[in-house]
Amino acid sequence: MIEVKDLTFSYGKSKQTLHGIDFTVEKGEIFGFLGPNGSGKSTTQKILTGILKGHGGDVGLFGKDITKSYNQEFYQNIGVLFEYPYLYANLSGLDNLNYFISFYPKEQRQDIEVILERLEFKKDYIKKPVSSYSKGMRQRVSMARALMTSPKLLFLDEPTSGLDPAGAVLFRNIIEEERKKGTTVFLTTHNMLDADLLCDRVAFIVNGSIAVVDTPKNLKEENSNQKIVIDYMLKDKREKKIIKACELTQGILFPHDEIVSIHSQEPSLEDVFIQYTGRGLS
Ligand SMILES: Nc1ncnc2c1ncn2[C@@H]1O[C@H](COP(=O)(O)OP(=O)(O)OP(=O)(O)O)[C@@H](O)[C@H]1O
Repeated sequence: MIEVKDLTFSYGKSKQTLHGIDFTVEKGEIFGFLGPNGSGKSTTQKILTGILKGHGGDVGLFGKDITKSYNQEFYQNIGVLFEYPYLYANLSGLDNLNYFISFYPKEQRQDIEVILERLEFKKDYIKKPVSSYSKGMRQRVSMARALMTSPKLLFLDEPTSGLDPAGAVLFRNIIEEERKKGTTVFLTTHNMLDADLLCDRVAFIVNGSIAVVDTPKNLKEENSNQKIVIDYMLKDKREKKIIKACELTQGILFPHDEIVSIHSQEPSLEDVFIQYTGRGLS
């Protein structure tokens, strides 16, 4: 669905932002693109969506070179949720969406009110100006904009940003439903929980280069220190011991009255990211 080979990009002569990155995204996959601020995530997404022109290397979307596919059909096949919602503040959410959908053929247009309902948008605000909306409400309108034409490929830049925990769960469920329909999702995020729960594979990008591409599960397993944490009671006191996973086959040999819990000391995806890049995500 997406093939990127030796992608380079510079803003002006002196500042090279992307240093020859390679990755592919399969049809129906949720692919996470993760990196700290300024690492080149938005630049890459802007190139893939045809907003930024003048890259080096090869970018193929839907099996075609992107520089030869900037046409109406290309834009009809993609849906984009931008990091900063581009909405007309004086218009209502409904009017914004009616305006954006008017650029698409009638047979592709979905029922906007049904999509807003799926996104649990507060009905009484639907005709009020966007300027009166909370961050979460704007994010719902932006997501509706990305979904309302049933795109084959969805670009989501920080989809759960500004949402409360229930809103984030709702958005994750909707992204999962899109995958079940066969939609491919390119997810740009800082949010490690979103990446871990949703993505089939993730790429870590740092300073315009890709550090690694793999499944979240493989990344965590390969970077696991194979340790087991045992919580136990001894003489009415709660204690904790960390042992090597292989030692568990010999049984629990240290003194204890009762075992409270045994669990593996798995690194989080953020721990793995720091191991690869030496940096956190913000
Ligand atoms: N319009 C621009 N002109 C010049 N430099 C830019 C421009 N946009 C981005 N950059 C620079 O390119 C680099 C990559 O920026 P980009 O926005 O792609 O990073 P990002 O990973 O999306 O960051 P964030 O997580 O903050 O959104 C940064 O050093 C940034 O300052």
